[in-house]
Amino acid sequence: MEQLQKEEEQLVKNLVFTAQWANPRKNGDGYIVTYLITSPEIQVQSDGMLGIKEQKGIFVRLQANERPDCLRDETGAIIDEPGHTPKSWTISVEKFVERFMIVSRRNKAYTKRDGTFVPEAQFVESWIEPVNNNFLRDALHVTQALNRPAIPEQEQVNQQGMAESKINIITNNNMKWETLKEYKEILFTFHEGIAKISINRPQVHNAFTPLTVKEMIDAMNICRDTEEIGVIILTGEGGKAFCSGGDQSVRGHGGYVGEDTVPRLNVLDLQRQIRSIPKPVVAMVAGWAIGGGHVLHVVCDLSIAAENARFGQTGPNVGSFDGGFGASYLARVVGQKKAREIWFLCDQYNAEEALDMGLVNKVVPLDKLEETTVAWCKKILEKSPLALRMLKSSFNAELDGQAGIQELAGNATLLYYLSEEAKEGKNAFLEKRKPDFSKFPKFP
Ligand SMILES: CC(C)(COP(=O)(O)OP(=O)(O)OC[C@H]1O[C@@H](n2cnc3c(N)ncnc32)[C@H](O)[C@@H]1OP(=O)(O)O)[C@@H](O)C(=O)NCCC(=O)NCCSC(=O)c1cc(O)c2ccccc2c1O
Repeated sequence: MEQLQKEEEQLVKNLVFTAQWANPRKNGDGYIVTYLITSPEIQVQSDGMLGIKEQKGIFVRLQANERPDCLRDETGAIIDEPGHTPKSWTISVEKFVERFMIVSRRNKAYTKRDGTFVPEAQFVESWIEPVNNNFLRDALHVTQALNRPAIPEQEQVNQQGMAESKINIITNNNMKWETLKEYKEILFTFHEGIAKISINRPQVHNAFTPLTVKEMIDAMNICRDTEEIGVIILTGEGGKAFCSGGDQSVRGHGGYVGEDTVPRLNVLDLQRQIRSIPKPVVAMVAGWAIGGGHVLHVVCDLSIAAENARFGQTGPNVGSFDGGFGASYLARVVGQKKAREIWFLCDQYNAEEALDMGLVNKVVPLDKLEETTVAWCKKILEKSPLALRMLKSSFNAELDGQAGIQELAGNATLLYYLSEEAKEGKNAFLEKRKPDFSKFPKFP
């Protein structure tokens, strides 16, 4: 075992790799196999269609496989396809790197300590996924190995002041958050079924630019498509602000302006996405939640606030207003009179006041904020995902007009598609016959 570990470490050091998250339903295919090292060659083992036989190793996937339901060896011959019997073959490390990309599951296969990569002991266990779990297949896209630096160059300092490789793990309050994808203005991490999207511009109290919002939208799309993510936390880095709204320094003529010079109000797209994503979104608010940042927490399903949280709208002070969810949904949450007070006076409210008016669900000390939020998320994760999905769209339907009804109805269609009755319709069409719906009950 020790020898194997040493060889793995050596191999990982030699191999040049990096990993990044993408939406593989759009662009990812390939297969996950495990390998055992028989240095200087690698024995690749596959047992057909994602079945993982070996309990140790690194997952690899074939890049640019033109036939996504098969796995090929370095000569291009098919070595694994549906129904195929288990097989193993040996290739050189060199060929292996050329042909495959190393996948560290959610970027977590190895942790860098004292300059070397150390396999995560606990992680090995969790590599063993049920065959029908699409997560590994669907959630990882790994960049071409050879073109990347051997060791990720960017380093990140966690709250304990320890430098860690960004590509691996960020530790907050002893909780390990795995980086899912690297962005410029947000952090996107994962911990036991929970994704965390965190605005990372603490120098401006996490004010957002068009790029911040674009990145958040991208991360939300990944959250939507990734089966293993059940709840999403929205927050801001630094402990002093959740978000202070649109970055006034990039506010231009008709919107907020990014590198492409196009003025945008794309936070409105993000608001709709938070409402319509069929998974609970929890705002974790420390410090300022102001202006467009306040609206962001308002549109989240739940808000948990630290004692240092401060809430308010500033629009009429700075020449702006949000008459969409920022007004109408706020009024549904705190009542018409209070919502008008918030907007007309632009006062700031502390966490207790926010709790009293039903603007947040809970207030906790700052050092308990993440722990409490994660505990709430874990409770939610124990619940039926379909029931949660239906409930979220039902809450929305009442308020969101035709768009809300569309969301709820879409879920009804999803459920219907799962039924034998709906499948009979599809099958009859494909089999060019008349559908026989007579066997299905006509409920009273
Ligand atoms: C949040 C504050 C009350 C905090 O005050 P405090 O005194 O604690 O901190 P500072 O003011 O010194 O801030 C530190 C530092 O951060 C910079 N900063 C803070 N907020 C922003 C911001 N929003 N944009 C740019 N920079 C910001 C600040 O300048 C300081 O930097 P230094 O370099 O000077 O040190 C207070 O900061 C505050 O009031 N902030 C502004 C809040 C605000 O008005 N936000 C914008 C509201 S409008 C909006 O968000 C909005 C956006 C949209 O995209 C919309 C789209 C569609 C409809 C409506 C929209 C909308 O209303």
